[in-house]
Amino acid sequence: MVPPTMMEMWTTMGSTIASFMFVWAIIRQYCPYEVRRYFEKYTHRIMGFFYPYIKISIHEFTGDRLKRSEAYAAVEAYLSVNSSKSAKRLKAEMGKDSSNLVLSMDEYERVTDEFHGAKVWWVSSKVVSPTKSMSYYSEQEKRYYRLTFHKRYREIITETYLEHVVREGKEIRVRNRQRKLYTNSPGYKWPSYKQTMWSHIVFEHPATFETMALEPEKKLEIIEDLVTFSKSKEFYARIGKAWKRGYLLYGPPGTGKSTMIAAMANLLNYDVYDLELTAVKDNTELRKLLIETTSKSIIVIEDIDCSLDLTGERLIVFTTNYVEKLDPALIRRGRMDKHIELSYCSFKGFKVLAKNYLKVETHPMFDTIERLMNETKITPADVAENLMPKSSSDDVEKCLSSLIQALEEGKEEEAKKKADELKEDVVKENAD
Ligand SMILES: Nc1ncnc2c1ncn2[C@@H]1O[C@H](COP(=O)(O)OP(=O)(O)OP(=O)(O)O)[C@@H](O)[C@H]1O
Ligand SMILES: [Mg+2]
Repeated sequence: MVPPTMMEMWTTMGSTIASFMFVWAIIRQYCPYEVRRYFEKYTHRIMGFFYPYIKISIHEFTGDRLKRSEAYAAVEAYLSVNSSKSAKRLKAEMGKDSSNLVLSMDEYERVTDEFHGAKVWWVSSKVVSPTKSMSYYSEQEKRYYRLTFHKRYREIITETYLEHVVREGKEIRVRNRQRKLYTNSPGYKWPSYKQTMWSHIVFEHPATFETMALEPEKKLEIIEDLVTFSKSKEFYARIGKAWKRGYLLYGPPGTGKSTMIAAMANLLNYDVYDLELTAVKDNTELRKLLIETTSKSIIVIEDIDCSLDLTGERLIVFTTNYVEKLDPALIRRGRMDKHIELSYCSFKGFKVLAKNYLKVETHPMFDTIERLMNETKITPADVAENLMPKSSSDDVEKCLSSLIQALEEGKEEEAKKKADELKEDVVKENAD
């Protein structure tokens, strides 16, 4: 079923309405007000009977015209996904971040959607109106989407469907947006017209939890923690706490702290703010920087000698190599809610890396590697470095041998260190 257009209506009922209009014109001219009211009421009813559809328009710009309507953007995103399957004429435009083409319905294209049995029609359209500005005369296009549905679905459409469209549209926008890596790079003098204190580049880091060398249980626990946080807007509001969560990642160099931050950002679709504290002049500047961070972001601080006040959907991740040197007041829960230790590579961790780097899940050389890994410590960074082919002739055996060699060297070095320490102790004891 397609809603009749004005044109179709006129052809099928043209004469009826024409007669009606004629009668109405006479009534308007000769009848007293009360009678006119009476007729007016019935005219609407009769029109409603012939054309029982409701239309809702969502305009691109509203109010002061400067800001694009959020509802329009959400509908656009919703329809870009739902209409590209059914619409025949689509328009492709560069996305806002000019990285990929975004498809949307072309002007005057009509698509249908169905929601709990209610059928609706969306049309993308525009009105061109002349505008007069101070210095020139131009034409302005006002784009809008129009939703049409049968009046018997009024309730479900206005109360549930529209909310569903906006919610899905917003989610699609979040998923599609290109994420950014912000830095408050030191030494850069901001031009006075520039309002923001952060500079940014596109955030493109391939790290995921899947590719991280980490105990599977630990991985799951962290993922669950992150996902719970990102879905807890209502919970935080109820308990009256700012919607933020502090993580402390600690461990020796090369154990994956920075990699994990990238994996977190990729998992939650957040932006990353890399806060370089040494570049911050004073508290006022720090506050200003933090106020300028957007929601859905991770703020990363490598030097953690400060406490921060923030609200909104943010993760704050602190990293350190020396957790034992930190002031306990600084790392108490509330400031840093979750402490995650990243440590030397386990055999399970090695297997993840072997799968990523060499595409092998088992190999006869794994036994030797497992034994050596139990005897000596190696960081995931060192494992990764050894598994990386150094020339085109390097095959799986070559890479695994290189790792075995590194493990054996590490083992020897540790043994030597221990022997030296022992010797020192003996010398000291003798001196006492
Ligand atoms: N757990 C891990 N899983 C997978 N790759 C890892 C892991 N840890 C380290 N790597 C590899 O080693 C490199 C260095 O790791 P990363 O920069 O994350 O270490 P870090 O803990 O941040 O070190 P630092 O304390 O020096 O900042 C990464 O680019 C990655 O390739
Ligand atoms: Mg790091």
